[in-house]
Amino acid sequence: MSVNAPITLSNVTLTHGRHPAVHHVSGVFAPGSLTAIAGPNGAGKSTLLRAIAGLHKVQEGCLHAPRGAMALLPQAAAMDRQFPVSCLDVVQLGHWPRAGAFRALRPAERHQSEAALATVGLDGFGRRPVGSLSAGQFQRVLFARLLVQDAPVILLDEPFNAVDARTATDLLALVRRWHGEGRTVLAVLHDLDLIRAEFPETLLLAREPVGWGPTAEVLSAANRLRARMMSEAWDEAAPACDRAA
Ligand SMILES: Nc1ncnc2c1ncn2[C@@H]1O[C@H](COP(=O)(O)OP(=O)(O)OP(=O)(O)O)[C@@H](O)[C@H]1O
Repeated sequence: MSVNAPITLSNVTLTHGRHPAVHHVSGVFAPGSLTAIAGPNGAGKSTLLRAIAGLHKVQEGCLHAPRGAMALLPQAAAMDRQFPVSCLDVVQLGHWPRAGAFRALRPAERHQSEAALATVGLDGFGRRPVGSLSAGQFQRVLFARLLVQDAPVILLDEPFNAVDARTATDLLALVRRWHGEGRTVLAVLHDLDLIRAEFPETLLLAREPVGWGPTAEVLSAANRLRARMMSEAWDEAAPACDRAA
């Protein structure tokens, strides 16, 4: 599949063990689109993002995504920083899809990593252990890694959580830049004002799609209420699918 191919979902169902997380998701993320994935806690947003990244098995339906062309920013809470690596080490990991696990990195690649750290406002932080960084600084390091990955599809799971307003503004500028470069960007977000201001498309999820399309239409009061009610009514112990596709 070409790297600028769309991400297409056809009646996708995702489960955790025998428990359903998301079902009946059908639609397309167009190449170059900038989409927010919104919805209540537990709506299945992270599970869907991980499935798109190829990290979660699709139980039913079809999901076509340009494999190998994606960069994923996981939720900060899912990351352990208590290991002895430097900021530069973390950023350098962004090279491995192209460099492979065994080739030594070239000077140009190291230079690129240092430049990425400077771009996110962390010039000179290369040798700092990641365990010594604030939450916002660590998020900047992860954005530097995304810069180095240089992927045509970028998946962000709650990228602005636990960061201050200035950091969020700086990181949002990178999201705008990626969109301007024609990359496909999907971001799981809770801040509806931010979504309305910055994201032209939204997928509103409550285990299944409540709306998917232009943000102003999708985030209507009626849809938000429906998402909340669907989420509250969800039975965690229900079978993976209780209705036909
Ligand atoms: N590793 C797991 N094992 C079992 N169930 C899980 C696992 N991860 C998520 N779930 C369940 O799957 C459902 C969807 O979770 P998911 O994290 O995808 O939702 P979310 O919309 O991203 O939530 P939040 O906004 O709180 O981050 C929830 O009921 C959750 O408890």
